[in-house]
Amino acid sequence: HTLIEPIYELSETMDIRGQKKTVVLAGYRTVKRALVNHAEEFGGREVTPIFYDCNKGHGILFSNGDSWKEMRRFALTTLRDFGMGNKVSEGKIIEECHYLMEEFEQREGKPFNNALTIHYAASNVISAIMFGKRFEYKDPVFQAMVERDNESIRLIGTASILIYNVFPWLGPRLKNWRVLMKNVEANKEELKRIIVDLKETLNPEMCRCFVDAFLTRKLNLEESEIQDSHYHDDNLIYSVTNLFAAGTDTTGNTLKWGLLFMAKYPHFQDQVQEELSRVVGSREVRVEDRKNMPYTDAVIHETQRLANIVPMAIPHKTSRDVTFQGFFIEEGTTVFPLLTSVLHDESEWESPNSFNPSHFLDREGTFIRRDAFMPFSAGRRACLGESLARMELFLFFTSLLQRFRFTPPPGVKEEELDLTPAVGFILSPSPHELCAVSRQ
Ligand code: HEM
Repeated sequence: HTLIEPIYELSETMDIRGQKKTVVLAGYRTVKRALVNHAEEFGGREVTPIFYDCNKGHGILFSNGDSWKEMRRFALTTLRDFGMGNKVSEGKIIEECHYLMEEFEQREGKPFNNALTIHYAASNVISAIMFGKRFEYKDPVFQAMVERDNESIRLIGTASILIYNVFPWLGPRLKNWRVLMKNVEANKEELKRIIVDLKETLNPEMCRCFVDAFLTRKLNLEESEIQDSHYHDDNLIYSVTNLFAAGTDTTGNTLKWGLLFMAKYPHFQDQVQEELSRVVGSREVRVEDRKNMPYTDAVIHETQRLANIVPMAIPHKTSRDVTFQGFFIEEGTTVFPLLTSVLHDESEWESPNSFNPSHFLDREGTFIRRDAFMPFSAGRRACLGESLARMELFLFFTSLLQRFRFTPPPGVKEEELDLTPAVGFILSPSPHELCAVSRQ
């Protein structure tokens, strides 16, 4: 009520029918045709007012043009150099699994909310690549950073911020906007401190992490007196904030959904644990085990499909005029590729709204890829952390299930576990408690 009233008053002087033309892409075929077959035309990013406030047009997620192209290319190659998708990140993730399991072990099978611990673990994997170090889960500065990111991502999906995107002059009047701006500034300051420390000990001959590689590239360009390079402080700070946020909440929430599904559907958990015992036994799980674990792989894919954590992707924008499926769409039109409509497309999935790992298995139990599996989106703007995220999900999920049995708290029945997502820009499970009962 308090929110609606002032808007109504203020809007009397302006046209409130909506100022921006928007196209919503729905269903697997349409989304794929647009993002893949017309990758260039549908590959711009719509930088809504809130995303502009948080990034000022820099970084990777909410930028366009040559700066975006250069930052995306640099991030992809540098993340790969520092381990994304290879043995180096496998080692870092396995190390983090141990810390995560230790934390769960300390709960001695009693009910607890695993959300923050899981986010710390996911955050440490990307931190190791970005800064060359992990943080202690009890480190208050690290805790505050992760919690601020969590809160910001939730706030971006709230009604008042969505309204702010239409009426940006409301900004400072909205509490959620003020909290968001405070969080963004605080995290920027924290990351700047980390970057200053790395700068002081930088050895361009021996880069330790993403930040070192960026600083070295910047130095080299300055020495060659190249003007107007995209390697400036703003692009560094916003690329780092983007990767830190994009790499934490997404993987963390998917893992939380996975454990919740296992507690709710114990017969699926039985089958994952049976496969783990048969293929891995009691030794450490490795990425190469995945090809021998089709059932577990299917369960992880099904978790991503049903959890559908980025339901509207991140808004796109047409980069030029395009005629698509008989419609003329002008350059600069906002485009929402509804990933939810792809992941739950009734013409693609046998049981779109229920947890069913068979979506990814053939009659013989062999893993099968499905084209409509698109949680990382597709085309020019597709997630650049996909290979890291997939490795994290497999190693964290299997290591946890090898060590623990996940159950509802005593007195709570499986069917009482609530799968209603908490609304936010990313869909996370509603706050809940589970028990992690040691199997050893
Ligand atoms: C389960 C985990 C993840 C999911 C489901 C996910 C999903 C997505 C989605 C749907 C997009 C938007 C694509 C579009 O606009 O069409 C995206 C973009 C992006 N993701 Fe991820 N992501 C995950 C993990 C990660 C990780 C671990 C990183 C960092 C290493 C990352 C970095 C990014 C970046 C930088 C973009 C922006 C790409 C651009 O605008 O060019 N993501 N992701």
